[in-house]
Amino acid sequence: MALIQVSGLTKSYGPKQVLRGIDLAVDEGEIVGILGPNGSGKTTAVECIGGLRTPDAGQIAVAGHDPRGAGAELRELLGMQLQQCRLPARIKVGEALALYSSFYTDPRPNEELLERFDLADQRGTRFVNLSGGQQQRLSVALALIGRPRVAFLDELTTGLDPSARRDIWSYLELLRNDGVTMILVTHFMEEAQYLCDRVVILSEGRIIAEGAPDEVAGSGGSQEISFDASTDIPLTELQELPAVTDVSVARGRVIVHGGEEAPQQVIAAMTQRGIPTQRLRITTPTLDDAFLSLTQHNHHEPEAPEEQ
Ligand SMILES: Nc1ncnc2c1ncn2[C@@H]1O[C@H](COP(=O)(O)OP(=O)(O)OP(=O)(O)O)[C@@H](O)[C@H]1O
Repeated sequence: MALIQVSGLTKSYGPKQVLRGIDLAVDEGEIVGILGPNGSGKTTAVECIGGLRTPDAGQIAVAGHDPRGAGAELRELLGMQLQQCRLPARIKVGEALALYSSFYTDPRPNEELLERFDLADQRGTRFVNLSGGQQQRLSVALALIGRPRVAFLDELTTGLDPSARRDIWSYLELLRNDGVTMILVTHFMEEAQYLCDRVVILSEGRIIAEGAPDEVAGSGGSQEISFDASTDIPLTELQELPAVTDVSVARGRVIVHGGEEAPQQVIAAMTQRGIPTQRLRITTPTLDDAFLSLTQHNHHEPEAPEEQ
């Protein structure tokens, strides 16, 4: 049985339907990334799963509990970092940590978190006077203070410089080793590729792709095979290979696009004819490519109002 089980989740805000039937199962210890364009429903989905918003329909179970109206038992298991850290402007860093510690039976020591999230010098600083990156680090620290079994992290490294981002990644790696289950909302494909066992791509309130980051990367974009052009290249023959979608010649290079089998088929065809593929380069699709191609395919323009 999955630790998090969601089925048929729907949610509208007024007339606007934001989630249109989400099914998701997350196993204990898994790190799942929720990706999607702005406004695709990621935060709404995660906050419904965490019990902060009430869905219109569907079932949600987190460690066997319904998060709506969840009691203390479930609250102890969950850690939530929200997209906008909702803290009072004048609260000091040390006070916020002490306050959140008081919610849990076995909180992480505040000193450990101040150290880990590079906030030791800011313990007396009010929230409003922290930099964007410091506010962000504090919100991640607060999400993890109760040693959660399930952590929801929404855009956890947005606004952080590359070194702070890497520091947070390495901390999450430690939590992964402790078996913490995590749902991450992120716009950074590199982050998803680095941290996630599985990614889910949302578009317009539906899941349009799901799988290991490499699998999803391979499914959305195309392979590119390029090599130096010469007069003997059988362009028409290459174009007719089953996995090839297009062949072009630019700046003295032959450029072939196609599916997973395309590199193998192109190389075999060239070898059969005894033509060397000079300065051969094969570029496999990245998660970025797949994200763009999948979400653009799925994007439906809103219907234009009928003319009177
Ligand atoms: N409380 C709310 N009331 C009304 N509409 C809302 C509310 N919260 C979100 N929305 C709308 O629902 C849609 C989905 O929002 P949501 O924040 O879930 O998307 P998201 O994928 O997390 O977006 P982003 O990447 O921009 O953070 C958006 O059009 C947003 O304006």
